[in-house]
Amino acid sequence: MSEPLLQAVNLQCERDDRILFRDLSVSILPGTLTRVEGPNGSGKTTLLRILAGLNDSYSGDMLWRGRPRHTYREEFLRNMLYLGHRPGIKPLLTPMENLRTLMAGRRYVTDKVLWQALEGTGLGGFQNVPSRNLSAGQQRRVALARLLVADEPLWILDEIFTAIDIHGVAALERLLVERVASGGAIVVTTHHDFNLPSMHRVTLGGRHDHGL
Ligand SMILES: Nc1ncnc2c1ncn2[C@@H]1O[C@H](COP(=O)(O)OP(=O)(O)OP(=O)(O)O)[C@@H](O)[C@H]1O
Repeated sequence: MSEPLLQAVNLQCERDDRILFRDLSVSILPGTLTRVEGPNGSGKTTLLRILAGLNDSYSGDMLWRGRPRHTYREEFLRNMLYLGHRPGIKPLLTPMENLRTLMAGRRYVTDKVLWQALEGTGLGGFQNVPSRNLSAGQQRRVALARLLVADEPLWILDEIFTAIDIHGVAALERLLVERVASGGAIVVTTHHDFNLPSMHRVTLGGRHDHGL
């Protein structure tokens, strides 16, 4: 069996005197998809940001390939792709310019490949339009185009299905399945009904006073 890429050991996180989670241990292995689930406010985004090294407000240990992550932080960051729940693109830049910026400091990818990635996310013909003129779903697709050119072994994806239409959701699910089948490790949160064979689940939050 392959070694875990990322391990969280006995994590605890408290926000505003409320414990979001405690004694939480998670192992992320190559070729697996882990879904973090729970009601609004249960700590899914917080946990993903901790896993991605973007939030230090926790106690517990984080290991990268079996070693303390903080001492291998650069290696970890080079091998991890994080997409947050906001698209994180710049409205004044075109999709091409945004994608180039998002790839900067990563592997070199030609403009032809980036152009094709945007076509592959349904943005053919919009590559050179200012992103502020795109719809919410199209802006999300600009960020998702990264997944078509990403080679990082670990993807951490927060609410990536938001604003995506049903055809886009189906294509995105296929992409995740293919990625896992080729050995990638994915951690995902989504409120969208998403169920893949052999999916691991991490469930947060015991309260279910849904309201509304
Ligand atoms: N920067 C912050 N400072 C203080 N509290 C925060 C901060 N960010 C989030 N929280 C609190 O932590 C809790 C968990 O928030 P989080 O965004 O992780 O939940 P979530 O499960 O992702 O929710 P949702 O399903 O609504 O996206 C919430 O009660 C929120 O108010």
